Amino acid sequence: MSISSLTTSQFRNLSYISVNFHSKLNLITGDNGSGKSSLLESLFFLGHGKSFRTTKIENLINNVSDHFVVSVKDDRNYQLGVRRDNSGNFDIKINGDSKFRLSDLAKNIAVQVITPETFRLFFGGPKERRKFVDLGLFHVEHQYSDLWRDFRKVLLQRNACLKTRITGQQFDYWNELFCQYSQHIADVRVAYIEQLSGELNRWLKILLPTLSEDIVLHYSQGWSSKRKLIDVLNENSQREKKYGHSLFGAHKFDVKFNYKKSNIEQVLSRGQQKLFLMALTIAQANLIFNCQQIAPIILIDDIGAELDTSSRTALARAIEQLNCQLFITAIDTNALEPIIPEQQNYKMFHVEHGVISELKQGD
Ligand SMILES: Nc1ncnc2c1ncn2[C@@H]1O[C@H](COP(=O)(O)OP(=O)(O)OP(=O)(O)O)[C@@H](O)[C@H]1O
Repeated sequence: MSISSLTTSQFRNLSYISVNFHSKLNLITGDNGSGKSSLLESLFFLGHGKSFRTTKIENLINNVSDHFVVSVKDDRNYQLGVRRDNSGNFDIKINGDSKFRLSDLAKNIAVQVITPETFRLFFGGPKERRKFVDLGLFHVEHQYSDLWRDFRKVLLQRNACLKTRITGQQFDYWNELFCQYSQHIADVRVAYIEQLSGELNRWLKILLPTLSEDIVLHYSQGWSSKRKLIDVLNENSQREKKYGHSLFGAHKFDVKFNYKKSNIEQVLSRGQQKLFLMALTIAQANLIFNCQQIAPIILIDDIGAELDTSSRTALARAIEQLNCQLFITAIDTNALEPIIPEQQNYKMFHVEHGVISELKQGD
């Protein structure tokens, strides 16, 4: 599955664009400020209901307009669209039907993004890593979104008890459910992480062949794997009361990546970290593809940043074997040169002042 066309109106500086994409590889060039990232952002918005650059959705509306519209069609002619106005109203349409919420968008396409900033965020703290793993789980393990939603409700109740110092039967009830849900989620996650780790290894061999053998993924479930959660919670009950929220449990999971016993962000160069993140993102996209439910899409903004020619050549080898649709931007074609396949199995676009045009061979 892939996105075959995109239409946007009044999204950032893209006043109106309508474009047909290649099912596998789309290469986009343009000067600084032309609108390349905005194009990727519009695709990201349809997969997440939010931006990867700002939490203020009103920033996405063109300065001279009071609303924006983004819509895509996939290769089955399935249509997703969203309109957002200045007053905060959303109108979400899926195949012509408009009884949907923002969260419904994410069920239809799995969009992952790599920008010059994302690897800093990714290695900066557990939040981004949790989001990343949860996106994969959400699409690959079909029971996961219900499980996670129910767990969140229990977590909120348990936190409310801790905050208001409710004890006795009411607390015990939520505490027990919290432990059950945490364990269930941890079991689902550990199985997924194992799959992800296997797939990651395959892509690291292509993207970071000299380092791949020594990179290891560590998963922590949110409490010591050697102990029962209930025992950990009992032991820390005073601390939890002091803080007024749950300090251990499935919401506190993390994944870390080591290279020869050190965190990779401390030993790998920026370019290597970026390649690592690409391997991880590709690995997850492939797992999503194997479920054959929705289109996995990877957006890579500014491929030239941090990556030298041999890194980009390695990426080209990975792309050849990849089962997902890619959108890659760069300032000019030089940065894309190693990635351009010999066969005409791609499309190339140029963005100028918010207008996108397809470049045909010889342009
Ligand atoms: N709400 C908005 N309305 C109109 N223009 C906007 C809005 N938000 C941002 N812009 C402008 O849109 C232009 C495109 O920005 P974008 O980040 O997409 O460029 P880019 O091609 O990715 O550039 P770079 O190569 O520097 O990353 C910029 O000039 C920016 O100032």
